[in-house]
Order: sequence, then structure tokens, then C-alpha cells
Amino acid sequence: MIEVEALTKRYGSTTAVDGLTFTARPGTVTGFLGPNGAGKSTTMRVVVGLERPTSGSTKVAGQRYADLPAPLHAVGVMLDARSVHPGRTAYKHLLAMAQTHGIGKARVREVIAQTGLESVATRRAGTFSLGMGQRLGIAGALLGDPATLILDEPVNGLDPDGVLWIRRLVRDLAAEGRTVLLSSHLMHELALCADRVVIIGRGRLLADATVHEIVARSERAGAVRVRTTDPEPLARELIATGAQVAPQEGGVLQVRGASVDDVGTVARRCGVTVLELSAESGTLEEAYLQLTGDAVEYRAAGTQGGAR
Ligand SMILES: Nc1ncnc2c1ncn2[C@@H]1O[C@H](COP(=O)(O)OP(=O)(O)OP(=O)(O)O)[C@@H](O)[C@H]1O
Repeated sequence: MIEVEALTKRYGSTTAVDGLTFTARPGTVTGFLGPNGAGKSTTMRVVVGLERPTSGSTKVAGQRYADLPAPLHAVGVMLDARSVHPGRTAYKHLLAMAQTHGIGKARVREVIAQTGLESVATRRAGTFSLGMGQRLGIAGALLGDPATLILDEPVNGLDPDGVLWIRRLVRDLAAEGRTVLLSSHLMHELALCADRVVIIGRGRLLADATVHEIVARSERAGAVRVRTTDPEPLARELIATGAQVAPQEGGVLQVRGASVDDVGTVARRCGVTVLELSAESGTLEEAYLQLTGDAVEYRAAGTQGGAR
């Protein structure tokens, strides 16, 4: 369990995290999202004791990180996969971590197998691709068999197999009752593997809900799309029944306040040929862009939303 309570972190005049409260629960994959500079890494760094909060508090397994008797067993962390000594082999890197925490060689071999690093375990980490580095970072996070895992952008640099592997791994870890907090810019990926999503912007909480609830908030969710040869009479008739209609290109109408059945029935009544009729569902990405639209710190001129 990770509890973040009224957390504020300032660096001089920059407020990186601003009164943030959320909980990541056991048995759950919690996705942590926000535009660049939103304060995700800072929050994670405070949770694992690398930064001191300006005010507020964070706890892992009910305790402040500094008070945990065996931190590596309580919380596994991958914040920066590049923070490995480039001259050390993967095996030596993990062994050094294990030895400082009283963990045996057998466990080192176990996590090497679990992360698919057997064939490269004796290669120096400096020669690793980004994807292999990510796997090594995850192996380090798993070493202490922790009940809580914090993974910052674990999918970065992984090939499609690696992405699928991470998806299964985090789902399995949560199914074992562990708490998983995971940041990613790949919305589609998060929608597939997270149960809940905490979205922040400019250090503040924008949303904390299930993926399903957040997707349902996107503008398209709940609308009906109809494409017809004759949109105008259909639009008039639908508006007369109390629906809201937004005409789009190519004879398409986006209809709110009416079901697919209602729209089909009205179309038949006014003798319009329907070419396409479907209920629209939003995506996590759309909901995210709508939520974070005003909270983007750096945005290229002319772009909307600003997610990487
Ligand atoms: N050590 C630091 N000193 C000064 N400012 C910092 C420091 N660390 C972070 N910041 C600032 O705090 C804000 C939040 O940064 P943070 O790295 O936590 O965001 P993030 O959501 O992780 O972004 P990204 O997705 O780009 O990694 C940014 O404005 C950043 O420039």
C-alpha cells in the first residue's frame, strides 16, 4: 500500500507537487499519469525517501520509508533504469544489491530468470539496450520480493514482446496481492494493464478513478455516431425529440441524449438511409487529454493536449 497525503514539494519557486493525496492499494495496478513536469517522478522519489516533502507525508505499508526495517523487502523501485554502473555485469549488479540486503544468490538467479536476462547476465550493463536496461531495473525492483512496486516508465524502450511481458508481469504481481504503482505515457498500454488511474497536472490531482470511470468521462463516451446520405432532415428530427446533434464531415452526426435504437427509429421515420450507426466509446487517451489540457507545462505551439 502507498499512501500519499497532502504532499507538497517545492524546489525554490517551483512547486513540483501541490497538496497531492491518493492511495495505491494492494491487489491493484495503479497507473500514474500526467504531462511532462506534472510531478510524477518527484512524488515517487518522495515515497521512496530520495526527497523530503516540503509538507504532507507519504507512507509505504503504513510506515514512512525511512522507518521501514527492510526497505528492499517492502518496496521495489525502478525510477531510472540507467542508474546502473556501466562496467558491472547484470549479475554482479544484482548480486551487489542483494548482498547489502542479506539476500542470497539463489534469489538473484530467480529474478534474472523472471526478467528474461539469463543470456545476457554476464554482459556489462553498459552494453545493454534500453529494453535490457529496463528488464535489469525491474529485476532489481523484484529482488526483495516486495509487497509494493514502484515502476517509473517501465515500458520505455521495450519491444512488443517486452511490452506484453510487462503487462503480464504487473497483472500477475497485483493478482498475488501486491501494490503496483506504474507511470507510463503509453495510454493504450495503461488502459490494458491498470485497474485505477491517478492523473496529475502541475502537481495537483486531476482524477483518481478506475480506467472504466475515466474513459466514461471522455467527450465521445455515450454518444451515438450515425452516417447517412441525408444528415440535415435527420438532425432536425433528432433535435425535435430532444437530442443534441453535432454535425461532422462526411454526412456523420454525433448524437447525444438518444440511444442507437432511438436514432435508428428516427432515421426510419424520416426516410433517411443509414450507412453506419454505432455507439461511441471514448479512450483513456482522449479522457487524459481533456483532463490535462490546461495542465500541460510544456506544449509545442499549435498542439492540443501535449502528451508525449
Ligand atoms: N531537483 C529539482 N530541482 C528543481 N526543480 C525540479 C527538480 N526536480 C523536479 N523539478 C521540477 O519539478 C516539476 C515536476 O518534475 P517531475 O520530474 O516530478 O515531473 P514528471 O511528472 O515526472 O515529468 P516527466 O514526465 O517529464 O518525467 C518540474 O517543473 C521540474 O522541472
